[in-house]
Amino acid sequence: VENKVELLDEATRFINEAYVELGKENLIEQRLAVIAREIEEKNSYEHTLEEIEQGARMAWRNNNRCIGRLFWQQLQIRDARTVHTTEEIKQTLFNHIEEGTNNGAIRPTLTVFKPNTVKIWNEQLIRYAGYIVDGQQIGDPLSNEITALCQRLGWKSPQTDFDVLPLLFQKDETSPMTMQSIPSNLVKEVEITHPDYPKLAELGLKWYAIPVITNMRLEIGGISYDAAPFNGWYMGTEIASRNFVDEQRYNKLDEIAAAFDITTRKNRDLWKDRTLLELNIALLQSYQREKVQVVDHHTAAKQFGQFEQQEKAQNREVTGNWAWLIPPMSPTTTHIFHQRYNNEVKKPNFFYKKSPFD
Ligand code: HEM
Ligand SMILES: N/C(=N/c1cccc(CO[C@@H]2CCNC2)c1)c1cccs1
Repeated sequence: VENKVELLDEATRFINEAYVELGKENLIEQRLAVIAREIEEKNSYEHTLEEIEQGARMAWRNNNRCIGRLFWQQLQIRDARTVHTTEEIKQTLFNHIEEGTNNGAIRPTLTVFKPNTVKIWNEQLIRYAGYIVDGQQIGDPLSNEITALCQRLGWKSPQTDFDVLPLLFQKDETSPMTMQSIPSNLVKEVEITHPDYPKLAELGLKWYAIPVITNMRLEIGGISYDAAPFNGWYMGTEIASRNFVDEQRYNKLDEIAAAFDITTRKNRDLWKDRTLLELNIALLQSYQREKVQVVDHHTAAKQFGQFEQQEKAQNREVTGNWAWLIPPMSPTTTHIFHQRYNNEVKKPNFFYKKSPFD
């Protein structure tokens, strides 16, 4: 936010809405008086933990692109606003991975650091490296830039398709970089196999259990938490219909088709569709085999429908981004495809940050 007036306006909107939902409308006036004084004095104000918990849950509930919002009230918040040393930051991030993974029974979790302190350069806490070796892409192309930086900082790796990147962060904007490998026992991964096609296992495909987003900022009542890593669990299509097969990602559709003995000659054989179908089945079954939480896109769409009903009962309009909410596989078999959504952006919410590389 630009100025004191705007900040107080954002704070007022947030406190009014949050305190009504918390059943504390009688405390609004007094709380706003305190916040107004703080803003007058310090050009900012500090949230209570309860305000951050409610604010982060509202931000998830408000995000138009998220199909998983039914569980917004169960988001676990970890308060890391007093965490400042690189050692504490490292431990806090490791603990987030451990507590979020929970041996596969994934718990939606968000860790909040003090504004204008920690700067995380990773896009997700767990992500595979990307390299171009002899003109050939290895690993995840989205990681090529951060991988090169890690290598410049001395990172050594076996240069496989699935090397987990180290954490790369600064304790604040002016501090030196800390690069720290994640203990492998904290990184739960799933080998992707198909019960009917043993050749798939020979491709050696695997993916990590928990997506922890670190390249978005959490805005609550005019305050921006630039370091607020959050995780949920995956919807199977994210990995099997995008990460493994997009040309700008692992680009493995042809190899995977061959593993399923599917010939790739004629479009109208729909070989791509059959390959994606079997790969999505393999993904879901592999995660279930390892007891790692994952949701199929049909169940996810039904849960989103329940979320819509729940919100209607609370007299809140569900906003959404249709193009993002429809799953990339069989979208027309979900109610979402046949409905329209208001894409208005409500706050609190999550927003993209400018990349640290820009
Ligand atoms: C609990 C299980 C969850 C599932 C299955 C889920 C599913 C998804 C999916 C499939 C997307 C689209 C991602 C893409 O296409 O790249 C998405 C977007 C998003 N989700 Fe959820 N989500 C879950 C939990 C959460 C949680 C806990 C938060 C934050 C507290 C969250 C915040 C978001 C945000 C901010 C986006 C938009 C990302 C962007 O704009 O790039 N989600 N979610
Ligand atoms: N399942 C998930 N999927 C995503 C949610 C948000 C962002 C992303 C990654 O988005 C990238 C940018 C656009 N597509 C890939 C994936 C979750 C991650 C953290 C909580 S739930």
